[in-house]
Amino acid sequence: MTQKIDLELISLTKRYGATVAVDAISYHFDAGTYACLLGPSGCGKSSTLRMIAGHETASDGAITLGGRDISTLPPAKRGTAMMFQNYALFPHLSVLDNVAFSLTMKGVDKGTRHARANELLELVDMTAMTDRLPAQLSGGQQQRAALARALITKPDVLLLDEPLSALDPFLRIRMRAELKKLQRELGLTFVHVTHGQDEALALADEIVVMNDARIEQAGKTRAVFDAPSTAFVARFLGSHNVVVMPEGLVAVRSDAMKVTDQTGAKLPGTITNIEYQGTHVALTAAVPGAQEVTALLSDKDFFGNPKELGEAIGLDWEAEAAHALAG
Ligand SMILES: Nc1ncnc2c1ncn2[C@@H]1O[C@H](COP(=O)(O)OP(=O)(O)OP(=O)(O)O)[C@@H](O)[C@H]1O
Repeated sequence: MTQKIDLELISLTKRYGATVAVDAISYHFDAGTYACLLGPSGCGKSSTLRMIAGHETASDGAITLGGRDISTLPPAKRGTAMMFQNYALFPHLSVLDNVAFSLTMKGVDKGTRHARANELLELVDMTAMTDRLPAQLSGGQQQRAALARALITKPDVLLLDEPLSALDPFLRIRMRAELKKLQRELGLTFVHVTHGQDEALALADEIVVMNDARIEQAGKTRAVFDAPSTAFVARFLGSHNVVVMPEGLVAVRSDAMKVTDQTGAKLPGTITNIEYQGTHVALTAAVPGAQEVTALLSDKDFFGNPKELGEAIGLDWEAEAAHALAG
C-alpha cells in the first residue's frame, strides 16, 4: 500500500498503417489516482488504454508501472486489468466462475479460487448472485461482476473502457458513485476512458483531454475545468463561452457571465434564447462578430429581473473570470 506504483506513459505512439491514432503522448499517473481519458470519438483514447493493457502493441515509446517497463509484457504480467465496455462476461459460466476465471487459467485450485471470488463478490455487493448466469443479471449487476472479475488479479491499475455506457442514465449515475467509492476504498489507480464530460468531472481526480491523437490538456480536474488552455478544451468541457475579444480569444464560464445594461458592459448582446432548467435559466445572446454567448443565471436572479427574447442586454464578467486561450 505504501509502495508507489506510478504509471507513466513516455512518448507513447500507436500507428495503424498510415493512421497515427496516438501521437507521442507522455503522462505520469500517481499511484491511487482516478484519471479519466476524455475526448471526442476517434481521438485515441481506447488505443491508449489498450496499449496500457497490452491488448495492442505500442508502435513507439514506453509504458512503465512502478518504474518497470511493461511495454512488451503480455497483459496478464503487467499488473493491470481491464474492464470492457460490454463487460465481456462468459455467458455459459456462473457469476462465481466468471469472477474466478483468471485464477482457473493460472491453475489455482477450486477451493482457493472460489474463496477469493467470493471475497471480491462481497466487495461489490453481489454475494446473492454467485450462481446466476450473466443473462440473469441486470446491467448494473453485470458491471459489478465484471469489476470483481477484473479485480481478482490484484492489479495495481484498473483500466476501464467506457464502463458506464451500457447503462441507462439513472443507473449510470448510481454506478459511477459506486466506482468512485470502490476506487477510494481500494486505493488503486483507475484509468477510465469516456467521452462524457459530466462523467469525467464527477469521477476524476485528474483528467487527460485528448484531441486528434495528442494530449490537449491534462491535470487536476478542477484546475483544467477552471482554466482551460485552448478553445478546444473550453468547448469540449462545456459550460464555457469562447469569445473573441480585442485582447484575443478568452474562455468565460457561463455561470460567471453577468447580464447587465449595455452601458459599461464588456459586450452588447441581443437575447436569442431563454431556457428554463429548473434551478437555473440559460440565457443565450447574440454578440458582435456573429458569436453567441450563454449566461447561466440562478432561478432567483433571472425571475427577480426577467428578460424577453429580442431584448438588448449587456454581458459582463470579472477580469479574473476570463482565461486567455491558445487557438
Ligand atoms: N484496429 C485499427 N485499425 C486501424 N485503425 C484503427 C484501429 N483502431 C483504431 N483505429 C483508428 O485510430 C484512431 C483512434 O481510435 P480510438 O479507438 O483509439 O479512438 P477513441 O478516442 O477511443 O474513439 P471512440 O470514442 O470512438 O471509441 C481512429 O482514427 C480509428 O479509426
